[in-house]
Amino acid sequence: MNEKNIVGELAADFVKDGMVVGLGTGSTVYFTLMKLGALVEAGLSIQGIPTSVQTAELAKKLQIPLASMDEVKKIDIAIDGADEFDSNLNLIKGGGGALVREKIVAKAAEKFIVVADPSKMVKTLGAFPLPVEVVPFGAVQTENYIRELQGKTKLRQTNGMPFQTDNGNFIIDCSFPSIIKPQELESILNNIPGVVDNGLFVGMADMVITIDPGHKPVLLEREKQ
Ligand SMILES: O=C(CO)[C@H](O)[C@H](O)COP(=O)(O)O
Repeated sequence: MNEKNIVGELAADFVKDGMVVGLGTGSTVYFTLMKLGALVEAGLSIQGIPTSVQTAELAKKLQIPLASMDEVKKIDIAIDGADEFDSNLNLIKGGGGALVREKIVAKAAEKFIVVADPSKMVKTLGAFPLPVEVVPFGAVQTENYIRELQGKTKLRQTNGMPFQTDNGNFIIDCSFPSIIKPQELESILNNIPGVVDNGLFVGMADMVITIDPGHKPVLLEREKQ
């Protein structure tokens, strides 16, 4: 089993009968979904809240019952991947372009569990370019404002066209030298007109599930404030 497979499956152990479960996006949480699909087939009863069209399609194939955010009173647990995590369990997310829905679901969840292979662990966030979702209207101007924050920016493209999120927006990937104050940068970016949200998830993760070089599971928990 590869690292993503191990950590992805481990997270499914936290899902109990009757729970409403936020279903993240990406190649690690894919393995959580596969495991949940097998558990549902064996009789587990859950409702999933998908964070992307891609995840909704996979969950439907696996016959995991789905609901929308507005149909549920609460989300018991959300499980998602990350592009980077630090020792405070702050994250960069959005490599797959689903950061807005992922943040909405993570925020609403009573417990937010991140599944990440050890390559995602960093001392300081920022080696992975920070995804920022912007509305298409005035995107060039929005990008200019972001650049004023000393970040290098790149409009994400697929096949020569701007990548479009499930919300119909664009993504600007931003390289900052290193992100010493993630909370500050998160709110500065979100104050720029045209920015919908960015991939900094600060103080949100309750647990990161990763593994050590010997492939033993490591569960990192956030200290209670
Ligand atoms: O934030 C995300 C998608 O928007 C993903 O969770 C993140 O990119 C990690 O993906 P993977 O597990 O494929 O490495």
